[in-house]
Amino acid sequence: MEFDTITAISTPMGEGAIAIVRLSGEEAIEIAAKLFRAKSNKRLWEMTSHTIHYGHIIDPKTEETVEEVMISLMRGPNTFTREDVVEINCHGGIVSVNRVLQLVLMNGARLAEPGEFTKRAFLNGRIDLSQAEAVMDLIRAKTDRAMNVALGQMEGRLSKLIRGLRQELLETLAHIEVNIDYPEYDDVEEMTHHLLVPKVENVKNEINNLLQTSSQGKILREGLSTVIIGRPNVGKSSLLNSLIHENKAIVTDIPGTTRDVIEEYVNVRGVPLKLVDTAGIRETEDIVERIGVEKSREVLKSADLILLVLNNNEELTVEDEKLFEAISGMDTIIIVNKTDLPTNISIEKVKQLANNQPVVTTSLLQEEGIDKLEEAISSLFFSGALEAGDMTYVSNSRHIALLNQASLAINEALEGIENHLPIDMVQIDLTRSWELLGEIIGDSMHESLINQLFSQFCLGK
Ligand SMILES: Nc1nc2c(c(=O)[nH]1)N(C=O)[C@@H](CNc1ccc(C(=O)N[C@@H](CCC(=O)O)C(=O)O)cc1)CN2
Ligand SMILES: Nc1nc2c(ncn2[C@@H]2O[C@H](COP(=O)(O)OP(=O)(O)OP(=O)(O)O)[C@@H](O)[C@H]2O)c(=O)[nH]1
Ligand SMILES: [Mg+2]
Repeated sequence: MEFDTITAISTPMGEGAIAIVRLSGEEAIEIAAKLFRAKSNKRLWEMTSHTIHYGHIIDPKTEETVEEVMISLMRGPNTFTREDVVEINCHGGIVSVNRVLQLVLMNGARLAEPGEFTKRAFLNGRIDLSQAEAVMDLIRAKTDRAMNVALGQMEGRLSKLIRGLRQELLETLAHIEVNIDYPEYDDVEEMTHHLLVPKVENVKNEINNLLQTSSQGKILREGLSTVIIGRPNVGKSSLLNSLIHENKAIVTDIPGTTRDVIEEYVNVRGVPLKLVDTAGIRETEDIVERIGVEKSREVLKSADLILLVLNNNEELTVEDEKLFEAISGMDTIIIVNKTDLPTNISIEKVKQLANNQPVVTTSLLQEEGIDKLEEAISSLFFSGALEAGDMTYVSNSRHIALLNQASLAINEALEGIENHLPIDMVQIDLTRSWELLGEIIGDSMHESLINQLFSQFCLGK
């Protein structure tokens, strides 16, 4: 049955003050009532909606008291799922909450699949698909900004934009369909040009604007892949340790200390970084070190940001210049480290090689310059001086793929108009674009796809 009563533990497994067993569905109140003895002696179904009650869970078979609880009663449709919802607040602890769950299962509820509560909120029309996906992003958010983006999407900010675009496409399609007679135009072709092209181009531009936010959105969710590179012994591992405020990577004065690639997540002024420390890149005979160097070259390819470390105490070498070459075209911050030692590097030359990318000087040993570096990282990322309020980042790869496809269909429509193709060809492309946008918010979606999406959620959500 599609809308049978489901249940799950909705709080994390482990010891805590309180744990919640949630029920949703037609029989939620009836099932909970079989197990609950309220202090007031009132039965659950007699109670007012959206109230909470103290009492005990009693095993109906043995009449034994199983738990001391508080029960929240929420009648549909004003609930998370739009169905009747009951939440049993147990003592936190794996045994107690599982006992209550078992009783609920034995008395007529079915264990929910991961994401099934949210899926019901979607199927019952309280939220659309992009809002449901945002619920998941919210739980996984690693920074305040990522959380704000998810909240915006959950409140329907992206949905609203998508609906607006679909509406415009629909109106354009209606124009074509009705084929209204415009006396100011001599023929149909002239009319389509003057009326359709601006409208379709407007939709195209708005889709492209949304797509432009996608790289930032994705970074907010997944972290900016940041790779620290440089010759051996310049202070790469020291840099990682400074940024994460922890002595995670081994630091010694022996060149070639770091052999493997080390990864750490860190939040620099709201920018989540996935920091990667690498083996110093140099020609080497040592097999182990050489494998490390090979790996360093590999991670370079997938980096969003490079932190190139140089040694202030030494002149630039051919190897340094090779590194500059290897990263040309990538977002880079150059760090001239060991400023506590005498300067032997030519800063002029560094600035020239840097080619307008920021250069920061540090003494990691004396903990100097880290502020400037953090500043450089955040200003690189938030260069558009973004306000937290108006962020409509598209960060979900499913959404990005659909927007790209919709954009292609729109381009085809425009080309069709340009090349004087029959108007029904243009109609097909516009309709396709309208459908693709619909998939973002979950209109016109296959059931199997919906199931697959929700199965990626947490149990109990
Ligand atoms: N105990 C508890 N806390 C929780 C949740 C929950 O399910 N249970 N939530 C789960 O994620 C989040 C809150 N999200 C919610 C979203 C919508 C509704 C809801 O009932 N919406 C109704 C309006 C209710 C009213 O008007 O009072 C609606 O939109 O119709 C409830 C919770 C976070 N905290
Ligand atoms: N004087 C001075 N020494 C530093 C500074 N930063 C790092 N060092 C020292 O330089 C040496 C190498 O530092 P690491 O961080 O291990 O260098 P690395 O680039 O990771 O080296 P490999 O892993 O071998 O490639 C250590 O002895 C550090 O203490 C600095 O700002 N000033
Ligand atoms: Mg190292």
